[in-house]
Amino acid sequence: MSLDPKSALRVAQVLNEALPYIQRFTGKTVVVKFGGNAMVDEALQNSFARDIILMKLVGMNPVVVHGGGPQIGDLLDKLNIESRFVDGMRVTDSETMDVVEMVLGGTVNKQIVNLINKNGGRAVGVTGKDGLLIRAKQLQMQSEAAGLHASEIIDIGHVGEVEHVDTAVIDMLIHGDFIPVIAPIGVGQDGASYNINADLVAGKIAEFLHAEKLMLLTNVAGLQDKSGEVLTGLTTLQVDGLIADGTIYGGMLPKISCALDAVKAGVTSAHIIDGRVPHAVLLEIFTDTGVGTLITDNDG
Ligand SMILES: Nc1ncnc2c1ncn2[C@@H]1O[C@H](COP(=O)(O)OP(=O)(O)O)[C@@H](O)[C@H]1O
Ligand SMILES: CC(=O)N[C@@H](CCC(=O)OP(=O)(O)O)C(=O)O
Repeated sequence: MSLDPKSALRVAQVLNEALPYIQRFTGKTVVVKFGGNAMVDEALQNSFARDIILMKLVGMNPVVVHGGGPQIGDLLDKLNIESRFVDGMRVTDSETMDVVEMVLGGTVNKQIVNLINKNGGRAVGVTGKDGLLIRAKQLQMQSEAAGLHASEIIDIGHVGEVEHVDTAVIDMLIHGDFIPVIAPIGVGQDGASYNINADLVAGKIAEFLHAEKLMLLTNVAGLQDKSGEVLTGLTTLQVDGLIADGTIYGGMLPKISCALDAVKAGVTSAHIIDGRVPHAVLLEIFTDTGVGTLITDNDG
């Protein structure tokens, strides 16, 4: 079947538009946080897997970090364990930690590995415990959520923050031509497991790898202002203001905070992208039309 001349020209234009991006990003590392609808809708899952494989084939180094909050919630429900969050972080007691490790490190990680492999890529799944990839310590959380004074620290259990990323494990996989798929579980000095927000893990991994881009897939069109308009481009200074006036709250807080940290630490750009759009990753990387919010460190 051949295309009519108009469609053929459009296809050629799209491929041609991709050329400078392929040239610019060959050899560069892109950390992609896979989450939201893209992770549960079958068509979107496959479009995501193919985008990642294409990136690899044109010489980029995609590194996938995944979430799985809803999947953890589903299993906790079945086990009659209540889910509680403080500022977007899951309160994680020992029982919950077992479920988190089972779901993220087991079910979800292997589903994504399988998804990429089934579409023709070669993925290897690890958690932050493998090869001591992610060293973590307990997150010291300050919150006003429970009516506490802002300076008070509250204990939300086995929730971690990243202390160090040993990039050797990731480098080894990249050089072996594999696509690393990482579950956001960290390990403490004593071998304890920590549940870490997947956005924060993606941000830290991007920092330690000196990545070109950090891409965070989510279920909204991007970062929105108070009237619901998507803010397409933002600098670090503007973001600080939006956090202070309450425009950014809940699950968007860790997303934005890690995007800010990443660009301040030298990652060229961070993108909050709409994972409900088929091929969102491809569109964001290879075309002039983005599908979300771009955060850069233009202030510094
Ligand atoms: N300014 C904002 N713009 C867009 N979404 C926001 C904003 N502030 C808070 N949110 C909330 O953050 C949510 C995204 O975070 P989360 O649900 O944790 O995403 P994910 O599961 O993809 O990691 C949105 O669904 C929205 O409810
Ligand atoms: C501490 C904390 O909240 N950890 C998250 C880890 C998974 C995650 O971040 O998944 P999403 O990206 O799908 O939300 C959790 O337990 O849900």
